[in-house]
Amino acid sequence: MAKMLGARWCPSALRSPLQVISFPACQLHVSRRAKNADQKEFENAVTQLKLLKKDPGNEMKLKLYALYKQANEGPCNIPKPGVLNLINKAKWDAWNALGNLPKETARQNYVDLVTSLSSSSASSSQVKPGADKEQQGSENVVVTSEDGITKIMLNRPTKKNAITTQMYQEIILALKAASKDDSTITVLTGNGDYYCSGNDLSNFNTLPGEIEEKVKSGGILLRDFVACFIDFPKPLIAVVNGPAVGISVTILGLFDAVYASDKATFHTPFTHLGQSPEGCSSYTFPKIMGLAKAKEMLIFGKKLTAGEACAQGLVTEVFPDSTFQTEVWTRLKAYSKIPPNAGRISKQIIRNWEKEKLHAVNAEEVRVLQERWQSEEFLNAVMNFFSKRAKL
Ligand SMILES: CCCC/C=C/CC(=O)SCCNC(=O)CCNC(=O)[C@H](O)C(C)(C)COP(=O)(O)OP(=O)(O)OC[C@H]1O[C@@H](n2cnc3c(N)ncnc32)[C@H](O)[C@@H]1OP(=O)(O)O
Repeated sequence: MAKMLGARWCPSALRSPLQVISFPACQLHVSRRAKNADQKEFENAVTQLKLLKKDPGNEMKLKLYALYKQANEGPCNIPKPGVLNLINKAKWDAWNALGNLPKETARQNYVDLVTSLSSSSASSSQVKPGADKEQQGSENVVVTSEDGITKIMLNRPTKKNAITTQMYQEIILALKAASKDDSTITVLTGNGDYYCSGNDLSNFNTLPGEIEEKVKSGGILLRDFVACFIDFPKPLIAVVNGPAVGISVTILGLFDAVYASDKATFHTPFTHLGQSPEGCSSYTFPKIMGLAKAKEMLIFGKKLTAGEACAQGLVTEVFPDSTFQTEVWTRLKAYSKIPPNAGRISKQIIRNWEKEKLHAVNAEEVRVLQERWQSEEFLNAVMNFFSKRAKL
């Protein structure tokens, strides 16, 4: 890692920048200029922040950093760092975006933000009565099973259903449970205006350890997640209720039917993110839509409308958004009446011809991605995404 980034990087930047965006709270000497009442609240907030159980994520850290600096020093008063100085540039952008926000307001906003983080961290750490580790799903992955259909719904609409590391694990658990329950078919869909905006780009921040360890565990998580879709024994249907990005698109090649609203779009911006194809799409997409169309999506990041995705074979059928849910669920209820064993066996005989190949493709895609995750192209792309997000 050090070799690849060259000597110009300071040691702290040799880890993923997502990890080293921090704020000088631990060396904090709250400004003598702060009024007593505010100063006490402000100091308490800084202490509270250090006690947070859950990492608030990159974009929140940038917001907190900016408010902390504004509260103590006023408008951004340091020169803009160079483009390659990724960490400090993202922090400078966040602080500078506050403009002339008064110190008192910044201080109050800081206290409010920390208070909200502390209360949400406290509630999420409470063990819900009757919860146990085998319970499927969570607030972000809602699993229901009725009428012979097990539905797995991505339920993080404020973040366009971006998939966190925990959600990957919950989807794996939900699929494993669905493969054994008494349902005939399984459905994956999204809640809100998006189907899914793909991998949560702050995931590397939540994976434990240094960059090498993060890359290793990220690769294992991705490989196991995709393997679940390769091995899933029952008919698996995607109900694409809105735009789909990244991994939520690439794994569609492993589904048995894909029904889309005409509001849905299909986007695989891998090269723009310094990444490479995953979800077995480097094999399934050329097979489904032909080499040229597959390369347009996977190399050049061409975004498809639902109609285009259907014409290229990625989507089975498109429905008007106004009648989408009614029409699709009527059809799925009819499908769920097929004899379950015949449905399962028919799905498996089709999948088994390629299962070994698909696992080999998955392993190679993960190997390549693990190299990409350590590249400057990837780090720059993710920092760029969050520094844009940091605009308050
Ligand atoms: C370990 C396994 C790795 C598996 C690897 C998989 C590869 C991939 O999946 S690559 C694709 C990754 N996804 C993206 O690059 C999409 C990033 N998001 C966007 O480009 C836009 O958010 C999007 C076009 C989806 C929607 O744009 P808008 O309609 O303008 O909404 P906002 O951008 O304001 O989004 C609302 C809110 O959600 C947050 N968000 C959305 N997508 C993601 C994401 N993928 N990761 C993290 N956060 C995401 C966005 O930051 C906004 O948050 P707030 O600013 O806090 O409101």
